[in-house]
Amino acid sequence: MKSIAISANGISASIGNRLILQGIDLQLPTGRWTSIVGPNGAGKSTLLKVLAGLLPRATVQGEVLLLGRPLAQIPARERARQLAWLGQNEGSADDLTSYDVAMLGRLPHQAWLAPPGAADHAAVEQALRTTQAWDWRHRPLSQLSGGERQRVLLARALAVQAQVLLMDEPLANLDPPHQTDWLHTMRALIDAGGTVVSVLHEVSLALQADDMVVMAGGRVLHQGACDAPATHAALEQVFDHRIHVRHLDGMWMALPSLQRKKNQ
Ligand SMILES: Nc1ncnc2c1ncn2[C@@H]1O[C@H](COP(=O)(O)OP(=O)(O)OP(=O)(O)O)[C@@H](O)[C@H]1O
Repeated sequence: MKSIAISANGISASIGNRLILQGIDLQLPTGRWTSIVGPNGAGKSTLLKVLAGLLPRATVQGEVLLLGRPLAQIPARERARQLAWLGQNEGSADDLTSYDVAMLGRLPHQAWLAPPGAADHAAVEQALRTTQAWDWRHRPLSQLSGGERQRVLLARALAVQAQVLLMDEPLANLDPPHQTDWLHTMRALIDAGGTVVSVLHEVSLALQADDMVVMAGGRVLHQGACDAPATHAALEQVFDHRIHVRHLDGMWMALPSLQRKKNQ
């Protein structure tokens, strides 16, 4: 039987008096990479926040289980060791050096007010080297370009060495070579037994995951393998047939549909 990293049962979520997510049931298996896609405003980021336990409890109905335990009952430090998070447009302490920002990912592993130990320094170095941010480890975050900054924040998430990694738009500002590096990093995490869930707008890159969740209007329309015809049909449908999924060079890719709409 597949073990489940995250299970979401009967999730609904509201912000103010607006219902943003409704009737969501999801089982995300361990050791796999799931990408969440859908049009703007579909509820992808909100769902990811619910899975990470980041929305106020009063706004969410239903239950999320992390590695078989109710998320809400896992003590915060333990949860932070098991689940790493990279948010969209994340603020961080801009005055800190890149090294110190990545070290924030080790906080859940450190005793209260204790200095970082050898394992913490090793994890930070490995993470910064993985995202090729090691060379600017002494520079403050505020002096980095958007893509450089994103690679430091990704290193912070990797430094946690959590079993489950949730990422919202991790490729924001990354140039193509670093997007490719990111794909390899995700594959290495999966090969080592980790679980990755990422919200992605780049549909072709999202198709390189193992599984895909397709959302629209605050609901999950489809969950399936990235190489399954039913997943490709759901993708084309949710994007109003403005993209086509094609097999090119051994990969599934989403190409823009350049035919004009009939009444244009
Ligand atoms: N703080 C908020 N207050 C009111 N409405 C919100 C708030 N945050 C999100 N929403 C609304 O909830 C809906 C879902 O937003 P969400 O950010 O989850 O969508 P998304 O699929 O991630 O979108 P995008 O692809 O544009 O990033 C949107 O209609 C958005 O306007």
